[in-house]
Amino acid sequence: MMNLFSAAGRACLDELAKPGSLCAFDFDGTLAPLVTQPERAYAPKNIISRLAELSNYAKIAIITGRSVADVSDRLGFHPDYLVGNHGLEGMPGWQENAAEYREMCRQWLDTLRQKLPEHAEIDPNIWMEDKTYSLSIHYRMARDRVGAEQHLLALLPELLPSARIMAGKCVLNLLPPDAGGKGNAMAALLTASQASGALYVGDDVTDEDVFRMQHPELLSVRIGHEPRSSAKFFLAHRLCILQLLDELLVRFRLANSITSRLAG
Ligand SMILES: O=P(O)(O)OC[C@H]1O[C@H](O[C@H]2O[C@H](CO)[C@@H](O)[C@H](O)[C@H]2O)[C@H](O)[C@@H](O)[C@@H]1O
Repeated sequence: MMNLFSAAGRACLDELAKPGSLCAFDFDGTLAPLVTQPERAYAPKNIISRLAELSNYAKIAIITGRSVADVSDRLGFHPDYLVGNHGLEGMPGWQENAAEYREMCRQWLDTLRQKLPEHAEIDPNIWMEDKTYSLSIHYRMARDRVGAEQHLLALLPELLPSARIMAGKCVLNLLPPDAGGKGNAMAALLTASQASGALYVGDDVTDEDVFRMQHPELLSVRIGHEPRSSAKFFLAHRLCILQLLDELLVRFRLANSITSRLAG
């Protein structure tokens, strides 16, 4: 993994700043700071204003674990693509499986509403976020996070219908077993947008789906250095996203003015 603000990283940013590029971002922990209560998360104005300007030059996508309805209220601008539920919601044709996924999710919720209180060792601060097509079980507020995660990981494989369990930051996400994840969503967006180059920035385990793609035209960037990550580059801290957006804007403005001058 290399720092994005290295010579190699900046050369990749130079390459990206061309007409027809796609810039995709995860939401929580990438655009929005992590907070204890998910309903309080939002993307700060200084990030949104930069993304809004960037959308004049590149296609913008948000690929999040949240539902589309939830995240769209927190963005303050309209990206070209908004994909929710870890890639399940918002892609072309996603409605085909929606009823099946909704029913699966309802069954997990019913079972867990019964089962969780039966496990006295499970902390009452663990709570479930119903996102209609997937479920998130949060344990950020648990007294013993490690113990809470272990108990949940022992319990969840018993669920019927069985779920794909994806760990995140103080959360276990339950998805339909055939769900493609963020990697599939990113691959579909690359096709739909016919992008010549693409950027993806994310911070979590679920974003590794995209980082693992190793697509030649994809510049993958992780928030925070993590040697086990498959991302090519990292940003030292979430706040560095501001510098990344500024560096992209400088390059896109320049590329745009050169193109306009050549056309004129
Ligand atoms: O793919 P993302 O956009 O990163 O969404 C992943 C999950 O984000 C939210 O949970 C996370 O952020 C919360 C607010 O900061 C935090 O309290 C929690 O511990 C994190 O896991 C969201 O609530 C989930 O639905 C998303 O799947």
